[in-house]
Amino acid sequence: MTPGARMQTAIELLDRIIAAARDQGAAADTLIARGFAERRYAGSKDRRAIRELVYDAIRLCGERPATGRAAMLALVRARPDLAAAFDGSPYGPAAIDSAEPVATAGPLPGWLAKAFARSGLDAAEQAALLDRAPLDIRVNRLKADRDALAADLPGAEPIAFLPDGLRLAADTPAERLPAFSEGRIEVQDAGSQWVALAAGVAPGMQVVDLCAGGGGKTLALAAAMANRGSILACDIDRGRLQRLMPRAERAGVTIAETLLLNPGREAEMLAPHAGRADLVLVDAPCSGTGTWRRNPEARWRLSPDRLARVAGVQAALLDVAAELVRPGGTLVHIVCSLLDEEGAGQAQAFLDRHPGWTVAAVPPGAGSPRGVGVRLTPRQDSTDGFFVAKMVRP
Ligand SMILES: C[S@@+](CC[C@H](N)C(=O)[O-])C[C@H]1O[C@@H](n2cnc3c(N)ncnc32)[C@H](O)[C@@H]1O
Repeated sequence: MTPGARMQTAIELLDRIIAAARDQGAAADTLIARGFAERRYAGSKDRRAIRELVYDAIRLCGERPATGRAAMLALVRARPDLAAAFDGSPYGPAAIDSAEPVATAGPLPGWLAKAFARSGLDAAEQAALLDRAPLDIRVNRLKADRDALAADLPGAEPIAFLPDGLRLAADTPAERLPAFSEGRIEVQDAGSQWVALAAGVAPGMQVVDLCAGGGGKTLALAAAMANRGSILACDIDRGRLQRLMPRAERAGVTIAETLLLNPGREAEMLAPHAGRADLVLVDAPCSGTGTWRRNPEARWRLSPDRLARVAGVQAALLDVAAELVRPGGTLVHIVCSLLDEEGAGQAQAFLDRHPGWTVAAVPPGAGSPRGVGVRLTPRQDSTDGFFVAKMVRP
């Protein structure tokens, strides 16, 4: 493909990504993969170049741009060498007109920059949210040993605060390694591994993973429990939950079972489990501000209303979870967000609503204290951003 054709493709993909962000549609990665499937003529070098253009434009524009072309023109302002691709050729974009609209560059929409500042995150922390994420894996201790595995993976580095974590070279095709198909490794960000570990499960416990999704944390908990005890993995999303059991099988996890919940009927459906769990994990749906390194277009999806809605769901889920915890048992609140509205503020609000509940310490190792819990940030911890707090039932 010519530079012009690559640029035009990037602009068309950006148009779809912008529309999907506005309408809560598919993620950028999915849309890019679909776009390439429609353009079989694009070779691997073309795809890499187009992908880079798209993500560079997404990272550059904090506010959702009006069009892909406006976003790309903002990128041209930052990198004038790209202007030559606007060549007006049959497959390329029209020549640049100096009067046409250009998207605003800047890391974040203004309202979010203020929300981060209120949550104690300065400009450097905010900028680090858009860094490129490293590739981390969790070695499944039910089937493998980290040191032995590291010796087989060139460039693999142990992650200091994780007993089972390895950081791989960013271009490692982790999911194509035999160790992946054999269930000896899972691709999992170091922060995600750490908050699962910080939950403090032990073999033999009865655990409820209330927002289990595809089971990333469920599998980590099961490994930490030496596959002894039980984990009830719940979610309202059938598609996600259906991915859990095949993963559990691959990982040799036998203690997990799934329960598909109906939204609004969670408490009723979980009533048979009330007051019995040693530990309930609420890895709550959230704004995902901590994962922007992987999907930077997510900041185009967020609005003050949406943030308020998701915080309301978190509060409701914590209340549902509280009923499941046995006296003396633990409720763990996790969000992959850095905003206090979802993290420290949410945990404190739970304690205010539930007199008698106390706070349990999150073990040291990573993150910094934030309110009643601990927060990990991309800048300080080189992980996705997370908040975790542990509350104990009287
Ligand atoms: C952060 S994701 C969970 C990720 C998962 N624990 C993991 O480690 O891979 C949040 C999950 O909450 C689920 N969810 C949203 N509303 C829910 C509800 N009312 N009850 C249970 N799960 C819910 C979503 O479907 C989503 O899978």
